[in-house]
Amino acid sequence: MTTQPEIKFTQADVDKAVEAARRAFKLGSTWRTMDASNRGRLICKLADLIERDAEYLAALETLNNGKPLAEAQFDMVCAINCLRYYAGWADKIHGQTIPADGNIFVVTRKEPVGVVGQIIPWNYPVLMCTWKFGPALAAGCTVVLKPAEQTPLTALYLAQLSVEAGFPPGVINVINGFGETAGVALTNHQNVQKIAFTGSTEVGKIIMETAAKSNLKRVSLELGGKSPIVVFPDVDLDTAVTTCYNAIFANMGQCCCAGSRTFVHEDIYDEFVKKATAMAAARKVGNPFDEGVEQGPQVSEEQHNKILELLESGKAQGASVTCGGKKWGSEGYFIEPTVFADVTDDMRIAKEEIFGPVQTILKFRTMEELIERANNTSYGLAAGVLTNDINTALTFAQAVEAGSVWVNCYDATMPQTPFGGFKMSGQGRELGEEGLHHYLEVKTITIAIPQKNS
Ligand SMILES: NC(=O)c1ccc[n+]([C@@H]2O[C@H](COP(=O)([O-])OP(=O)(O)OC[C@H]3O[C@@H](n4cnc5c(N)ncnc54)[C@H](O)[C@@H]3O)[C@@H](O)[C@H]2O)c1
Ligand SMILES: CC1=C(/C=C/C(C)=C/C=C\C(C)=C\C=O)C(C)(C)CCC1
Repeated sequence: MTTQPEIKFTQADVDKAVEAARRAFKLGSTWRTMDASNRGRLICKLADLIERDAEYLAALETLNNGKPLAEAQFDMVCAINCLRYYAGWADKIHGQTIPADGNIFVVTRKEPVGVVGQIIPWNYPVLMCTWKFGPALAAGCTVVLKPAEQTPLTALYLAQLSVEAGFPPGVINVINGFGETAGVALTNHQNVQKIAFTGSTEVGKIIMETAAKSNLKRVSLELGGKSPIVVFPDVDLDTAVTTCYNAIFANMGQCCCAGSRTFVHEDIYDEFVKKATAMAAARKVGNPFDEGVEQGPQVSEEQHNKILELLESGKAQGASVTCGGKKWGSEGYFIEPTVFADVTDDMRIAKEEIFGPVQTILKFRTMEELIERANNTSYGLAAGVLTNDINTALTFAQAVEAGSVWVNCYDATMPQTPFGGFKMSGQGRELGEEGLHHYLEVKTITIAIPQKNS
């Protein structure tokens, strides 16, 4: 029997990665003196290489995370699109000239914040790498990215592709490791100017605290959610059931913006539950590499056990299981696609992030009551509203406390549109032009001149 060497990530490993990123960011370095348009070309080249190896990378992602191959393939498309979008931004980031008072000439420059630490979760490893790399590199930062310990593979492959793309040494660094060691070392580091984090709200709080106590580094956070998706009685029921099903069951329910509280109007509640139950019951669970499989295993034993515990709490608190409700099969970390009806706001399954294939269906009567209940959570990441009435849609969209509101669709996340949370779902926005801001410092340069003219 061979014994695996115990790999411990030390402060020294993180120091090395940060030092490489710091050197690459030095004034006069290849990266700092490169034309912004060429930075964009490099980002584009990385996207091209991901596209070239997309089949391989998707398979590696399925191995990494357990998601069905078709979902991993779609993640690659989204990842490529994200990098191409930010490649286009590289030479379009600029400051202003400002007509300030006096004989002065004032310009602002947008400068990269410097070395950025990026800590990502296990649910969308490649996609999250590109959400982090794209804006940081377009802004001219250098990065040290730490993937989740559960999913170490694909980020390393991307690091290898970044070398092939021709990024100067030290611009992109990937360091695997655990949160408590590598993650903390990165967050605590004196030579890291910013941390971008995606993961649990619990760790998000620790990150803010550590960042503040070390060097007051900038922080952006993409955290958890308990997002409402709301169905009004004027919709086509089958379409609504499908939208709500995809909103919760995608990626085994392991998505921060999952539609994890399905609010259905009382007039259509029973019919909706019947159809939602049938749909979940037909979901094909199994080996994520097998054709037609829609649901693979949860990412880890820890997540699997947490979900099972929440399922039991739902039953004990009086929700009705209309489908599933327990472990699927005898091996691995599979959970039956589950539907709970008769869910009330006080139940744990209606309040806590389950991060599993568990649909909770709540009944509502009036808009006023709905808004109050939808907002009665410390989270505020996303929301969906399904209706054919524009007034209903806009009333809800304006009142709900969420960073993204999807009307007659869900999970419509594109590189061009900002994404992030209200309340304890995060700080700052990723994607879109907004996503660049937290990788940039604004410098005001004021020049005394003999005489200004309009
Ligand atoms: N918002 C999201 O995308 C997301 C992703 C994963 C998990 N979650 C939620 O979080 C729950 C727990 O999952 P988890 O424990 O894997 O998430 P987590 O927040 O612990 O892990 C996310 C990342 O943070 C790192 N990390 C952990 N502790 C750290 C620390 N002290 N300092 C710096 N980095 C640290 C991890 O190594 C990983 O890379 C899930 O059940 C789910 O509810 C949310
Ligand atoms: C849920 C689906 C998608 C969207 C995924 C998103 C918005 C992930 C965003 C980031 C993270 C980590 C969120 C938290 O977990 C796709 C990729 C658009 C595909 C359909 C399903």
